[in-house]
Amino acid sequence: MSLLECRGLTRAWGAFRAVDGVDLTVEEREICAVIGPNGAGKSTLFAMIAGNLRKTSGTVRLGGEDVTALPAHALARRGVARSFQITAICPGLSALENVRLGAQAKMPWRFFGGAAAMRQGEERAMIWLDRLGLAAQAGTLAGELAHGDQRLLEVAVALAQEPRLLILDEPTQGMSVEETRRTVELLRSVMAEARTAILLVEHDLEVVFALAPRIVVLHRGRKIADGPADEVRADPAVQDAYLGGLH
Ligand SMILES: Nc1ncnc2c1ncn2[C@@H]1O[C@H](COP(=O)(O)OP(=O)(O)OP(=O)(O)O)[C@@H](O)[C@H]1O
Repeated sequence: MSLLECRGLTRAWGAFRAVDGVDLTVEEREICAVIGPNGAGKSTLFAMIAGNLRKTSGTVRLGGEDVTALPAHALARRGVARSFQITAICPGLSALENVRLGAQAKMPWRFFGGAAAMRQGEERAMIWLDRLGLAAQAGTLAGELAHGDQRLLEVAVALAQEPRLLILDEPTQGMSVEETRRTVELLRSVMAEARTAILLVEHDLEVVFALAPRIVVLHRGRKIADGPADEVRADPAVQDAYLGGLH
């Protein structure tokens, strides 16, 4: 049984199908990137999988359970975390506090406010900050971190929840070349250790090829390729869709 099984996922606005009959499976601990030209339907697909957008048709199963109709908060309780394209951290809290809240989200509710839970949450938060190269900024207000560090903090907050599936929206968006290089290095080592499956959407193909062994390609709402990165890269249909952009 796969961790995530999407069958025939479709989202239409009127007669226009932004996502059209997409099948997608993700195994436990697998890292899979979804790529495609602008408007291909990537964000729409991710929003449906994360429970942020109603499906016109199709089904989603998580660990065998039919979660098609569940909203995002119910999916979060089942271990689906999403790190947003748009910064979604609390700017007025320190980096440590942001990650601690993520770590404590995993704990039973009755322990949430206790001193022991705070301590345990802080310890776990420090581990994730360290893994993402942010230990020195633990006490800095999130809103005062550099853009690249804020994106890494979002990933730390999401991973601290120890999700079964992490949906990662453009982790290097808006980063400088140097920040992107550092982020790819950090994500590679974090992904190797984390026990989570990752669905990644990313425009920067260098980042995609550095991080994801498997790639799914969308074009005009349809899946046109799905397989190991090298095969997808060499696929003529993919090269056509990108007008030779993968050479
Ligand atoms: N609320 C909406 N109403 C109507 N059409 C929409 C809506 N949201 C998205 N679309 C259309 O659906 C198509 C797919 O959009 P989507 O944002 O999923 O693509 P994408 O692959 O994520 O694009 P990008 O790479 O530019 O972010 C686009 O043509 C877009 O204009």
